[in-house]
Formats: sequence, structure tokens, C-alpha cells
Amino acid sequence: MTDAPPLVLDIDGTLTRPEGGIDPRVFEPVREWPAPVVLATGKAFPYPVSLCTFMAIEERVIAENGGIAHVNDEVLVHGDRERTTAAVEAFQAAGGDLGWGDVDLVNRWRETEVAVTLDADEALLREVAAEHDLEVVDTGYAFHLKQPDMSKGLMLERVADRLGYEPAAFAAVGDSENDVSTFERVGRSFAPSNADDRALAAADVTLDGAHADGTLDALARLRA
Ligand SMILES: O=C(O)COP(=O)(O)O
Ligand SMILES: [Mg+2]
Repeated sequence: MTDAPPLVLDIDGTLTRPEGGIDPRVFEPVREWPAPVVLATGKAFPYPVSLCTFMAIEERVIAENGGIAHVNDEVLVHGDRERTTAAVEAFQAAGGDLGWGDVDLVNRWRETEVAVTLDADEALLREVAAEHDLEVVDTGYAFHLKQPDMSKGLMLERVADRLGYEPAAFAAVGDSENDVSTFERVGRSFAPSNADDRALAAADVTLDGAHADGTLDALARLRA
């Protein structure tokens, strides 16, 4: 294989099993991929960094829906956490609950945006977001309260530049609306069958397989 494209891979819903957790079958093809692999996720910064570390691949990550990234010994920051913090305080003052319990590991190491459980008061969250010029993204795993001008795709432009590629040189796999901004910029995009309507509509290719089954199929097609 000589011309496998660089990859942008979402994590939840894409590298995972339907019942949750990373599908270990993705480790080898990702580790052996002959071009750069960027993990692009809504998770807080340390999560994809750790995943790369334990997969023994370069720590090339876009985290927090494009709020922060690491590539080539450089940290790139886009989001402004203070704006989100003010909105979270308003949400909580109006009776909203982020929903992660007393020890909130989901947000503990976030630097730019905030994640809220899917069973939180969505109408209140959207109302507060609008009042603070923020938006709510539903990844299927959490609501994310973030700046509208922050996305995985926008951060991919900066990461791709550091890696010496055009964003269009990349192929991407992703399952939800937070991957649409990536799909809009890459040359080839794939959505596993569990993807939400927005990801399915934006993807070039809809895969028959769900979760990592679909992703493994996409990776095999890209190397065929
Ligand atoms: O944790 C989430 O809400 C979504 O994460 P993902 O972007 O890796 O799918
Ligand atoms: Mg996902």
C-alpha cells in the first residue's frame, strides 16, 4: 500500500462496540496505518491523548469538538472556556444539572467546552445556550455546550496544515452531527450504519456495518 490517505477518526460510535468501549479490532489497522491518523472527538483532551499513548501511535488529536488539539509537539486552542462557564452557571442557577454526579470526570479536564448528560433538561440547556451565543451539539453520547465557531472540521484545517496536508487529502469516519464539519472538509467521508441522520446525510459513503464493524470496512476499502 503506497497511497493510503491520512485519516480523521471519531471515537464514540466509530471505534467503539455497540455496547460501549473501544473495539480492540481497530488497534492493529490504526497502529499500522501508513499515513498520519488524527483522532477527533468530543471527549476532553486527555482521553484521546491517552488512547493514542496506549495504542502506541503519535498523539495527533482534536478534542472537545475542536476546542483544543495536539499535533507535532504543539497544542492548538480555539475555545474560550469562560464563555461556557458563564452559561453553565446560568443553567445550574435555573435548576439544570450537568448530570455526571458529584465527581464529574467527564468535564474535569475540559479546557474549552462542557458536556452534559443526554437526560439533562435539553430545552433549558438550549435556551441558556442561545442566551450566551453558544450552541448545543448532540453526539448521541452527550450534549456539548460550545461556541458555534468551534468544530472538529475547523480545527482539522490547522492540524492538517501542521502535518503538511490539505484537509481534502484526508479520509474520515464518524457517526454524528459533530462529525459533519469534518466531512465537509475531507476528500472521502464514511458513516457507519449507527450514525445519526446528519452524519449519514453528510457522508460520501454509508457503511452497512455499525460502529467498529463499519469503520473496519471503511479502512479496508481505503487500503484496497
Ligand atoms: O463523547 C461524546 O459526546 C462524543 O465523542 P465522539 O466525538 O468521540 O463521538
Ligand atoms: Mg462519535
